Amino acid sequence: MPDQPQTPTPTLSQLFDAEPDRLSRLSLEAAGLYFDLSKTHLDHALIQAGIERADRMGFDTARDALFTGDVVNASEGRPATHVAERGSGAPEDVDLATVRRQRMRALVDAIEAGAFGDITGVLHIGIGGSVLGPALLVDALGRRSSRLTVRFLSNIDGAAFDEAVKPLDPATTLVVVASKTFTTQETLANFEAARGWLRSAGVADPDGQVIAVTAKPDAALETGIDESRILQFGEGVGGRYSLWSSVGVTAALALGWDAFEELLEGAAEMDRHFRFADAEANMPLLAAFADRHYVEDRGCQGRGVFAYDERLRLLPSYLQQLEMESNGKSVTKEGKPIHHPTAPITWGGTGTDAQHAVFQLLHQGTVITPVEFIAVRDAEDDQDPEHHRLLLLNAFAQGAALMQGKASEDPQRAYSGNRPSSTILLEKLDPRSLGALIAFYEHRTFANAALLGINPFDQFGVELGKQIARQLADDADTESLDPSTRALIKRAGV
Ligand SMILES: O=P(O)(O)OC[C@H]1O[C@H](O)[C@H](O)[C@@H](O)[C@@H]1O
Repeated sequence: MPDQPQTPTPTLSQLFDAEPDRLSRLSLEAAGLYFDLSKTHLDHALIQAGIERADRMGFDTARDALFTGDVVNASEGRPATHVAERGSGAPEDVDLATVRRQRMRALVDAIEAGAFGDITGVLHIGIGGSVLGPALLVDALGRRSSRLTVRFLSNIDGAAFDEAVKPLDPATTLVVVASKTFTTQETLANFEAARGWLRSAGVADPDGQVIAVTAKPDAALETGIDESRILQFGEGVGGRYSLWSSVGVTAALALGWDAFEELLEGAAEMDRHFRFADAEANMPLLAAFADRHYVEDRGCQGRGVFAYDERLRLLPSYLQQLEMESNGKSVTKEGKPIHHPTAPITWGGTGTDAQHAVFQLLHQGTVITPVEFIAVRDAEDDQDPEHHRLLLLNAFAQGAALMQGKASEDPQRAYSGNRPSSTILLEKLDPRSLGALIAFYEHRTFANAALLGINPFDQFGVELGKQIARQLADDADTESLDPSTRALIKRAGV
């Protein structure tokens, strides 16, 4: 039989020509965010295919289960209750989260009222999900308003400790130790180092300046922290979904309680959008359709996220954990192998800096990477408006250039174009819009997981390396190891 002639896939420019309503259909607004997906290859057919796939994969049921507190994390036999932290979950989960938040508020109020003396700084110790969220919040929103000097400490490297404590005065620093499990090696080692730092500075009662945030209060108690200074959060709140819980206490201290509440309200608004908007206009779901298309149909194994706003410079690293730890899996939630790619590598940086470093590959490289620009319409009042105008124009110019390309007789100077991007524009960067933005990414991750049939709430992949490191730290027996690793250990003398 002769080969059927293949219909060429339309380019982005051709899609705009063919679909007069393209921009209006693919530029969505919700919870203070404008999300323009029109420069992706999503078209009617792909959206319909996505909706059919969502039906086939039981997306509606999975989404209901998330919001009604059913078990969505089957491998660990529990619900995912981060949505309840912002009032969107099952009533009993919301009630429990509210009680815990009231306790947290009482502690924040007490600290502000001087119950811990004159506090001028916070040393927040935690790693992974116990630090990336609070660091993003404080960096994004606390630049002008933070009343405290806040430092985040995660790495076990002593150099990180030295740098973190440098601007802090031990006598007036509150130490927040955040760890869901309260067993994490780095966090416990840094906690011990912080105690030593307080002690050697002559602080009479070092533990009196410590707050623990954990899902395992007994483990925190065992380290000697008083019950009155332990803030508990639920087992159902995954680390990378935990900034809404008491893990956010550092942000609440730095930004003020009202700001923390507004953050939760912004996230709740995005929860409502994700839960109730039709599929064709559902931001996280449409974004997931585009993600699946690029990863599975076009072989794009990466997604570049570029914040065209210095205040959002930590967003790419926050999203790396959220997306790669959630969906970087190769089996379904039933344990069946998945025979196509799952999560792309999330990477990125800050615009305009990244334009002068990595955009060459985005415009002319052989690897096509969908790009996401995140920008904020309004600058801060005291920012130079002309700088801000140039910043935004640069972001938009990059998206246009990626799509339109430029022909040239000189191949070195030719741009193929037809390279996809999406743009998220916030009206302004405030707690509410940042809450909505982060919740948007959570739900996009969840929607991808549902379309793939995987459980986004466990992370067994991180265990093996930790186990081997722990084993080596306890017992120098290297016999079971490969020759390369043995040689490295010997050479480093560790
Ligand atoms: O909060 P902790 O229990 O200390 O865990 C901190 C982090 O470490 C683990 O290795 C996981 O990869 C992360 O998901 C988690 O957020």
